[in-house]
Amino acid sequence: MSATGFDAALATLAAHALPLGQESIPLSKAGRRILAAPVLARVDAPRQDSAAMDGFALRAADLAGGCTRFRILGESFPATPFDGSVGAGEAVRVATGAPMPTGTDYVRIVEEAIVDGALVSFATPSERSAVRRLGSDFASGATVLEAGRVLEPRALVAAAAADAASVTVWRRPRVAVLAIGEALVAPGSAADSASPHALPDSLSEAILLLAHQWGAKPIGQSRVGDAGTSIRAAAAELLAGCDVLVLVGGASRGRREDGMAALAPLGLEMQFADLAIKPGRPTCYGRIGAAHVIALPGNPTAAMTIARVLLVPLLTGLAGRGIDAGLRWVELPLAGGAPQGGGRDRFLCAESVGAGVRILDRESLNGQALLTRADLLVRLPATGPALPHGATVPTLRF
Ligand SMILES: Nc1nc2c(c(=O)[nH]1)N[C@H]1C(S)=C(S)[C@@H](COP(=O)(O)OP(=O)(O)OC[C@H]3O[C@@H](n4cnc5c(N)ncnc54)[C@H](O)[C@@H]3O)O[C@H]1N2
Ligand code: MOO
Repeated sequence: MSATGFDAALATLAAHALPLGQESIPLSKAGRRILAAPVLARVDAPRQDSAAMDGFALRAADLAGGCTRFRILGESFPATPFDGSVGAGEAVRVATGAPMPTGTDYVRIVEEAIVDGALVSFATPSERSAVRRLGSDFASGATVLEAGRVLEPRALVAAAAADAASVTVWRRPRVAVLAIGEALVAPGSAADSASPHALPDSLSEAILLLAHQWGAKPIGQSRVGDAGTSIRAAAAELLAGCDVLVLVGGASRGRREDGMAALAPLGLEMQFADLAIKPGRPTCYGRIGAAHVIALPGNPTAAMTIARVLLVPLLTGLAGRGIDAGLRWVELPLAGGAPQGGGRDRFLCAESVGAGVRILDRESLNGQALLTRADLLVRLPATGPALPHGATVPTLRF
């Protein structure tokens, strides 16, 4: 295969990253999920003409006719409305949200009322009526949320108000990570290891968290050495329960075993490899049956960068939001400059400074401390001159 540029790799992902399927789940479990079908209102809101303020419900025609004192017949509350009807010169005390008593069409707020026993009068001329009309928020049957919407807190208000017991959402991609490398050990066990070469696996948890942040369901992780048989066995076990298997490390050239090559006997169909991007040349992507397998480079900064620009769009596509939802580029002015093109699409760690962006150390692909400062990635073109201070560049929240 000849080297593939970033946009071509993304186009390949887009063709494969189709929504996984729909499921109906209770509203109580639906937070952050993606709607696969619109939410339709099962009730009107409000369900009847209602008081918008605490006050007195009466007939507008009486006020227009010059009536200034009204006889108070009773009270109306949201769950216990006044059950009589109101005639000329009569009023009912209403609480906010209470149904308008039969015959009334107007609410004067309590602050404007002068109550004298069973009579109420109003000192000031009539103000705007405080009534919420039936269905004025939304009508029964109306679409309150469109398909594709993320069920964040504000959206949950609308879904609950629509009286939805359950919602139809896209299934979340189940993600597993397989970290490859003889030296890797669980974080927390390197310092005390018998081997002075033990290296904390700094990527597995981070990649699962990134995936979770973008709508996936982390289901597991394993660490294996470089032997093809171990890689294959561990991959087969994880593949039994996941939609996306992320390999980390074991992808570079010149190794005794290559992570993806070890998966060939499992039926791997490679879709791209050898990318013309920096970092991430060793990134590959393929399918094993319905599952997606993406191999990230082992250098931690490179791994996280490629996870952000290729794994995240794969996940948003599978989660029903389309791959673009994972790549919202924002043009920002450069503080300092940017290097000239080196023949490959480049993604550089950067940090926000005021309203702009500053590129961090360009060479440190293995830097893990650097990542703690990098809240943005900058995309630079494969070719072109160095960019001056103030030039705008596409950036991505990292
Ligand atoms: N002859 C060549 N050598 C290398 C090439 C190349 O094209 N030709 N590419 C370089 C690039 S670029 C990268 S990136 C790395 C990719 O290597 P691998 O994906 O095979 O990863 P490893 O060799 O297993 O690891 C590289 C390095 O990264 C660290 N690492 C790996 N996994 C983890 C982890 N889970 N947690 C923490 N750190 C990890 C580790 O320090 C490894 O030494 O290859 C270059 N070489
Ligand atoms: O491609 Mo490596 O992924 O440059 O660090």
